[in-house]
Amino acid sequence: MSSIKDDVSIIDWKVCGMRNRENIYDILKLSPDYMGFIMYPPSSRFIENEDVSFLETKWDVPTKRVGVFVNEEIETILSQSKKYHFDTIQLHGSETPEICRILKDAGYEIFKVFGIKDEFDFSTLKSYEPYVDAFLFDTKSSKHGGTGKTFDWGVLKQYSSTKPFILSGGVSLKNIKELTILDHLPFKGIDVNSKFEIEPAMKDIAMVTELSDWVKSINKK
Ligand SMILES: O=C(O)c1ccccc1NCC(=O)[C@H](O)[C@H](O)COP(=O)(O)O
Repeated sequence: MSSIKDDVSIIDWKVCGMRNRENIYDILKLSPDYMGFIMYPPSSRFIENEDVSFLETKWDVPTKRVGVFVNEEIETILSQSKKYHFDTIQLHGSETPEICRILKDAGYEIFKVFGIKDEFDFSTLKSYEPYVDAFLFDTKSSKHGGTGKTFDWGVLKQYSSTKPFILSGGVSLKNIKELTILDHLPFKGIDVNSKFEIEPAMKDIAMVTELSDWVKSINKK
């Protein structure tokens, strides 16, 4: 592949659904831009299903920590984000623009997620624009995320906002080759999860290394 976009060739990448200490430090060696932590108890990747007390200490690498929440109370989001030193808050439920505003005013980078099935009304995004740093599009599901399923990326051709967006939902080593369809859109990067897993919350280092090499090759152009 030559490049994803003609104008902007730098893409960010986020590895989501982490919680195992050794696995986290192995992935950090690959320098993803973001690492996501699931703060949603029903998820099989919920971080507090393991001892994650090591995350209560800041790390000295540039990878940003993302707390992923689903329809959580604002007070809980703020207290958990402080406890785990999150830089970014990813809102995966039906959170309102006002909730995004409050969290952004508290100093966090905000990713607001929207689930897409076969179609999406992009005018929904307008009222969120002032309060989010990026939109994240994932495959619509009652589980809210982490399904490993893709949606029709062609729907994004109708994207009309100037806000950057992140592509998520079943992103894999195989289908990243189809990202060329996102040319000329304000594409910020990709978010990967279950397609790189050995088991829930445990990533395959060889696969993530291959992804990291691919991102580096794209970003060099
Ligand atoms: O990963 C989860 O279990 C999860 C559960 C509930 C809300 C969000 C969740 N994940 C958030 C992510 O950012 C995932 O990377 C995204 O949903 C894509 O996952 P996948 O389809 O497995 O690549």
